This record gives sequence, C-alpha cells and structure tokens, in this order.
Amino acid sequence: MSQSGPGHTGLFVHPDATRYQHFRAACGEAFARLDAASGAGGAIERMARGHVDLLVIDVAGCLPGDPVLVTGLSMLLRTRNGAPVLVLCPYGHTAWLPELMAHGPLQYRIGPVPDAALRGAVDGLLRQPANGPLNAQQQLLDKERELRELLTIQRSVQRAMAHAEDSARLAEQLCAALCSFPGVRHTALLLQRPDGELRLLAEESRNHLDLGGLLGREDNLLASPLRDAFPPLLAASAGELVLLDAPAKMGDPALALALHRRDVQMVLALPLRGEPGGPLLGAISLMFDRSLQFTREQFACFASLAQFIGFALAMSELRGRNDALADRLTQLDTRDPLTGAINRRAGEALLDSEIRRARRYGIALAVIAFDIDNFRSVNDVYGYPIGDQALRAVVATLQGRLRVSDTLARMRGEEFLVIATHTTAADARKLAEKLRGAIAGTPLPGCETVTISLGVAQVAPDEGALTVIERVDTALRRAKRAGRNRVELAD
Ligand SMILES: Nc1nc2c(ncn2[C@@H]2O[C@H](COP(=O)(O)OP(=O)(O)OP(=O)(O)O)[C@@H](O)[C@H]2O)c(=O)[nH]1
Repeated sequence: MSQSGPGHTGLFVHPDATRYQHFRAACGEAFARLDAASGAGGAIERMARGHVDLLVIDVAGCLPGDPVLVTGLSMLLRTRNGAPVLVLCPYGHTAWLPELMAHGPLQYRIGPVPDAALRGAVDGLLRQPANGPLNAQQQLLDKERELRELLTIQRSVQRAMAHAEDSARLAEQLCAALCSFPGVRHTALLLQRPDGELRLLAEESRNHLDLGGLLGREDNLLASPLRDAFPPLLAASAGELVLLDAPAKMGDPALALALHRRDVQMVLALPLRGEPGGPLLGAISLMFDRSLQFTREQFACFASLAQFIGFALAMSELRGRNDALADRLTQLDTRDPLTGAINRRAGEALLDSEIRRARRYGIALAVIAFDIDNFRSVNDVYGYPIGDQALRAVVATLQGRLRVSDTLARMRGEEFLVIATHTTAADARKLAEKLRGAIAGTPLPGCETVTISLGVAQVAPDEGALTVIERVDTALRRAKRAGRNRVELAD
C-alpha cells in the first residue's frame, strides 16, 4: 500500500512505453495520477499544463552526452516548477548523473532497481513536503559537513602531489590521500602504459582487498574478463564516470561476493586524462563501505580531483621521461661509445675536480696512463672489428679490477688513464702491476692476448692536471722503450 496518500501527481519520462508500464506497476499506487511523456519536450508541455508532485526521468538506453537529449533534459530540469526529481539511471551509464545534476538537484537510483526499492524512493520523495524537509538548520549543518569533507580530501590530495618524486610514489600517496574520504575503504590507480596496456599502478587497502588478486592480474587489465563489469575497468575503457551502488548490479556473482566479503557497498570510478578532453590515461577507483547519494558538489569535487590527478601523473611521467633523456644525453656527452669508459673531456674534468678535492682534504691521488702494446698489428692482422672487440675486452677486464672510487677514461685510440683516489704512488704502482698482469693473462675474443705498458704518478701537492698527465705519459713512453708490458713510475 502507498504511504504517500492519494492526490499526488507524477510524470514519468522515457520514450519506451514498456518502461512506463513497469514503473506504473511498481509505483502507480503512490499516485492519484501518473502521466507519461516520451521526451523532454512533452514533459515540459505537461508541466506547463498543471502541477506535478514528482518528476521521474528514466535514462535507460539513452547514451550519456547525447547532445539533443542533454539539451532537452537540462531544459526540463530547469522548468520543473519545484517538483522533486528522481532519475533512474542504469549501471554503466551513470555519467548521466553529474551531467543532469549540473542543472538542478535531484535524487537518483542506479538500475536495475528492485520494485520495493523503487517504491521506497518514490514514497520518500513524495513524503518530503508532507513531513516537511529536515529543518533548515540541520540541512545547513549537513551541507557544512559535506563541504568540510570535500575541502579535507582536496587538501590531502594536494599534499600528496606536492611531495612525490616519481609516478609510482605519487600514485601510492594519492591512493592513501583518497582513502581519507569518509566511507572509503579501498582506492586504486590504474594507468595506461605508452603501449596502451592498462596496469595497476598503486592501491591502498583498509579492508584487506587485494585488487591485483581479485582481477587475477596487475598488468594488461583490459584483457580481464571483468572488463565490462568492474567500475574502474569500465571507466578506463569508456572514459566516463562509473558509479555502482550495489555490487550485484555488475552481473558477476563471484565478483559481487568478493566485494561483499570486503564490505564494499559502493564503487566510484573516474577516468583519468592528462588534460581535459585529452586521451585516456587510466582510472581512479574508490570503494566505499556504505551506499551514499552523491550531491552535485561531491561529483564536481571528485571530477576535479580526477582532473588534477591525471594532470599530476602525466606531468610526473613526462618528468621521468625527461630525466631519463637527460641521463642518456649526459652519457652520450661523457661516455666513449665503443668501450663505455668515460671520454677524454669527462676524464680531464674529473681529474681536475679530484685534484681540487685531494688538495682540500690533504688526501693522496694517483693517475696511471696505459697503452696497448703493438695494437697496430692486432688491427693489421685481424682487422678493425676484432681490434674494436679487443679494446672493449681490455676495458671490461680492467673495470672489473678497479675500485668503484677509481675511474677509467679513454684518452685517445688505445691510450687510457686511470684516476685512483686515496692512492699513493706505491699503491698505484701495485695497482698498475695488477692491471698489467690481468691483461697479459686474459685471452681476447678472436685474436691473441695483448699486453699493456703503464706509467704511474702520484699527484704532487701543487700540481695541476696537465703536468701530471705529462709526467705519466713520459713514464709510459719509458715503459715502451724498456721493452713494453711493464710499469714505470714517473719522476
Ligand atoms: N680497432 C681500433 N683500433 C684503434 C682504435 N683507436 C686507435 N686504434 C689503433 O691503435 C693503433 C695504435 O698504433 P700505434 O700508435 O702505432 O701504437 P701500437 O701499435 O700500439 O704500438 P705501441 O703503442 O708502441 O706499443 C693504430 O693502429 C690505431 O688505428 C679504435 O677505436 N679501434
């Protein structure tokens, strides 16, 4: 039986007469008169003819964003003459809700709506005038609390954005920040890779829900069988807001049960874009332990947070790629492409700075110059490609024998310099012997073993890079003259 009492007039708007029949069968008793209109135009005309106590707009089967429908329904909402509005919106097309709310307050139910729940919603809205609205003071207090909550979440998200070094950390902090909204028990950020694959970037769980586990994967999420059922996957693929107010409405009993077990009653998912109208970047998911009726301000706040988050993630990705590029450019600028050793310019700059450091802290610094013996004959006998391989092998062998604080630079051709920090002449000589022995004992790919000759010097207290390099070069030439495959200490 209707609790609304007789005398109420309702107007149901949907092009399909069977939808009206269904609504009438479920809720007809609540009204003394229930009219139907097949579109916004007819509904506006009907409202102009006489008072309506409840306007029910059913958008089942209507694509969100259809410009003709949007214009018509927005006009209807603006000319409602004070009548409360109930929007019936199917799960999967919930992008209608913020769109319609922009034109005036309304209540909504997400379909499929069981008859009893539909009747309850209708009765509730019809009862409002009879019982009187909550007193004005209570309404103000509720609004104030709602705005305070929105302000708090905005601030937490801003804070998260201000203190993140990379996309992964940013995503983690954003998920934690979004969890601070009342009723939110789980948040997740899904992001598309440059190749278009959607992956789970971060999640924050206050209900032990493991989204990766639930979906059975963390990568390539759009290949999940839940792609057309689960709100964040729908939001990421359709690029629209998706609101689910009861897990059963997804049409996947196993998924619904899994969410129920984690106390999830409502899921809001928002698409992410790097810029308004730009390509889709992914989605944010918020799971609530309660079913709420969102207001226009709440939808607007979440939409603007999604916009900020999309922008921040796009910026962070760009920054990451920029840093990688800068690293690569620095490498190209400072590395010898054949051997991977630092090049002459970087070697000389490093020697300059190490000399300054050694002088400032009074620590020993040594340099070793070495050159491959008779390398010309390797090229002549085996060819340049094998000569190149030999150069790479010599550098790799020596790099493996140096401390991390020592640096190997290719100065020209087959001449190299080792900068050995915290090293005296005596220690550098031992090191040079070790390097000489290592090369003499290492077979090379495609050619015979080679040897190296080395000159060693400790940097004198007032000595600059140029003179110490001259001294080790002189010692190296002496080693060559003395028969090669040997170490000479500089004067
Ligand atoms: N394959 C290859 N050879 C190089 C490269 N840079 C220099 N060389 C060769 O290294 C050889 C150096 O020859 P020389 O300066 O005569 O010295 P050497 O034959 O090693 O004789 P000593 O230094 O006196 O023992 C030349 O044949 C250069 O062409 C390189 O990048 N790749």
